[in-house]
Amino acid sequence: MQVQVISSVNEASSAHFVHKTAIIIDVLRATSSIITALATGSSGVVPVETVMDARAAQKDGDLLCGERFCKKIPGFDLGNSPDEFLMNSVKDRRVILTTTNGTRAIHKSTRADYVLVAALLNASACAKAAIDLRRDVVILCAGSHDEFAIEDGLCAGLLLAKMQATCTSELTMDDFGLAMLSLYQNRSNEIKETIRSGATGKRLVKLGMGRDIDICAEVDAYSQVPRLQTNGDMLICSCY
Ligand SMILES: O=C(O)[C@H](CS(=O)(=O)O)OP(=O)(O)O
Repeated sequence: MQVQVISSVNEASSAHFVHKTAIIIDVLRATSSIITALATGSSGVVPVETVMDARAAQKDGDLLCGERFCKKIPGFDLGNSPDEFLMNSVKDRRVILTTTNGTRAIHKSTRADYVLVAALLNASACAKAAIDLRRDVVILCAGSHDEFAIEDGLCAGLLLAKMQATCTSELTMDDFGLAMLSLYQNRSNEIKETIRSGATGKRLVKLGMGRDIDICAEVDAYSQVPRLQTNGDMLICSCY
């Protein structure tokens, strides 16, 4: 099995994903929010790229969620915060989500045979799901504003470590994957500190959202692995 790791959304083209399993990572915070919403009972998360798309997708009972500049979009029900998804019940509600990087990354990967949503929160379960799907894997680190984000690299390294431990055939990775595996191996005892030292971590702390970092830094809090499906002309992340 071959694994390629892509450092940010801008570096990815749809051709990267053909015949592959895509794993999308946006630890701060989109994929952590999607996993939290589904683990706490949301009936599905619809990732959309723009505020206009979000409003157009909303049906009765849906929650409109998302951020711009890390803050809740005016008029929306919730932001892009796993803390908010824990504090406000999303049970049996569909979540329409638009974020700066994560939902864009998901849309970029739709040519893959399978698209899985990963964060530190579900790393072991996601690594196992990817192995079970028996395709070569492309891990897309969403990053922030078209640049690499250290928390996504850390999570990619953790996924690689778990995949290496589970895969019964030979697992090969590209050089960026090797670098992310080393990053994780060096920082596995300082995950929270490493995330807080990154640009998005600093931004969230400055905005008073440090609790989100603590929540997103939990490794293997959930066993749910959101998978992207097409529903008519709409994409939806759900667990099954
Ligand atoms: O809401 C977030 O944490 C980020 C904001 S930023 O663009 O990285 O500042 O968006 P996300 O799409 O979850 O990376």
